Amino acid sequence: MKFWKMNGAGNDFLILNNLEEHLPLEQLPRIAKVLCERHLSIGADGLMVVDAPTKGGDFKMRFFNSDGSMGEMCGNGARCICRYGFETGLTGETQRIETTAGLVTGMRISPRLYRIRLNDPTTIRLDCSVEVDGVRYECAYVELGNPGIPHAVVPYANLRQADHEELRELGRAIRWHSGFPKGANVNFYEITGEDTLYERTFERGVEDFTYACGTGTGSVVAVLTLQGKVSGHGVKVHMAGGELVIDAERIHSQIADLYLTGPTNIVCKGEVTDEELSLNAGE
Ligand SMILES: N[C@H](CCC[C@H](N)C(=O)O)C(=O)O
Repeated sequence: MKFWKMNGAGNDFLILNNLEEHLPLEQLPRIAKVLCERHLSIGADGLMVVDAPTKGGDFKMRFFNSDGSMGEMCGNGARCICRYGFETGLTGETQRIETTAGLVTGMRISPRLYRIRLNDPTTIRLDCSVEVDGVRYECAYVELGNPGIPHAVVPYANLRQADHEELRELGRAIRWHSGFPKGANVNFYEITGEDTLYERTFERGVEDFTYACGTGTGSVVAVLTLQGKVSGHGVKVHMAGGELVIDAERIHSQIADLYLTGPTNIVCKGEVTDEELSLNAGE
């Protein structure tokens, strides 16, 4: 089974092409869980599977988190798979990807820089709050697409200086909070300059921080644009794995367009030989 390993600003993925591998769909969650396990297998934040389009796009993208759960969309993953499409000849310099959350269009800016139009916000609740261990945290809640990928947007002062373990415990508590029936990716952010943010995202389905989160940065900038705290044009979001840029077009009290631009890296192309996969293959 051939695979590519890519990352977008350090958010890393395995890509399998089911147009060639013809893997049974019901096995994909287990394949994701086995292959995304760091140390025991290849290791990644998620698995993306290319498949035939059914709604006029170039191809379908199925996304699975490293715990095997299905994600409605993945922004950095979509940027990486757009490059996969261009480099393999599946697409041209623009791409139309059918994701669970809806159609995502992409564009090759340069050999390693890709820009996608994120799914439209279908839910934006600006004035939420969650209580964790007796402390109330203001936050916003966003879903991008339909079905929407859920994000909590949480302001956090002195984020760079935050104790990693404490932040992880808080991220985990908010991720599982009863106020979020679908769960939520938890995006802690701090405004560090004009149209410049620092962000750390505790991801649903990874159950830990990732080096970057594309739909997370889009959700944070959508909220801050509506709140008038950023312009929405060329907003730079610094994360552990690099910089992502978000453009959010505001029309009255709506976000009309949300674009994510950032780097990609084709780390390796290989053959999966993981012997764990062959065990209990029939289960
Ligand atoms: N963990 C997310 C999916 C990946 C999102 C993130 N990696 C991105 O770049 O958008 C979820 O299950 O909701």
